[in-house]
Amino acid sequence: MSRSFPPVSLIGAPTDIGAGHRGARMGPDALRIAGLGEALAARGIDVIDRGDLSGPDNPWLPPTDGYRHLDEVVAWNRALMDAVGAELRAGRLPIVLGGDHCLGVGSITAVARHCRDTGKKLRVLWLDAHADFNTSDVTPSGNVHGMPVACLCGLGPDALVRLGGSAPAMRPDEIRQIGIRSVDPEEKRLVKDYGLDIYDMRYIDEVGMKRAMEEALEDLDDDTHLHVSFDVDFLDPSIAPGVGTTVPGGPNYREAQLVMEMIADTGRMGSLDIVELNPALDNHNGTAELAVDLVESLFGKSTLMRD
Ligand SMILES: NC(=[NH2+])NCCC[C@H](N)C(=O)O
Ligand SMILES: [Mn+2]
Ligand SMILES: [Mn+2]
Repeated sequence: MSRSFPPVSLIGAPTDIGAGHRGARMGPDALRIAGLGEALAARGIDVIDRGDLSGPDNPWLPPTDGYRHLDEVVAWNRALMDAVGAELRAGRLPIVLGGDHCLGVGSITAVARHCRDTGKKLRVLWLDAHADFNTSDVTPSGNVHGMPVACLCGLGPDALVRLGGSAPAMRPDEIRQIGIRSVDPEEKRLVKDYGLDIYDMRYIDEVGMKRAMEEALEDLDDDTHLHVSFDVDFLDPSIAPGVGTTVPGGPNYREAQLVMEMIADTGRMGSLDIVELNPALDNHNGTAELAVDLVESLFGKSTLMRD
């Protein structure tokens, strides 16, 4: 089942501006060192590395009005939104090398706008241990990497909610979350109010990853743009220690491979974010290497029996 992919552009966003631990800013280089570009090129994909975006430094201040570093978060996301939008308009598939998950706001705002402009349907697949649906009122940390999904759905500071001009960037029914196992108490209420479609680990334990993914990928059309937001802490920490906010009880290696292979089989992936990789907490770049291995599967690498 070999499939052809559009040309790919790598966009580095070296920042930990929305995170609580230092180090995610080194994610882009760790992914490059683990051979991401070469691995995709070896699959016959046209790959250009656009290098790294630049943005403000992380001042590591405590929260003000419920947010840490909101202005800096906005600046990074604006730069990323522009870069992702330019690649999509050029007919290329952007891969964002994060950076922490606050970057989901800029990336997905650009993707959603592109879908509106081209008459495509949007489906976001959010692979994560966390729902990332906090607001300034309920966040336990003030870290904006715990808020991007809420911002995209219209809940959050104006500067992020209206990053792309109109709001909300996305409707709650356009996203499916897989692998969730850590939701803060007040965040739970918000997630229920907004009706988010969450395939949490309890559900995956009960029905299995295959069925959960079949449901999450249900009714994709030929004109659906599938955006994959891959927070590396989605994976069980025993195989992926190099992240700032580990939560035990995540998908194992085989389950994660199946997720990627099933996404590849849809043939609909049009953009990808790889976020929250923290090389300062990693073991010999092993988590970056695992991420590259999984991304190869996302781009159609399969076992001998199915190629
Ligand atoms: N993208 C992430 N790793 N998010 C972790 C969020 C953790 C916690 N729920 C918070 O809001 O602070
Ligand atoms: Mn996340
Ligand atoms: Mn997470």
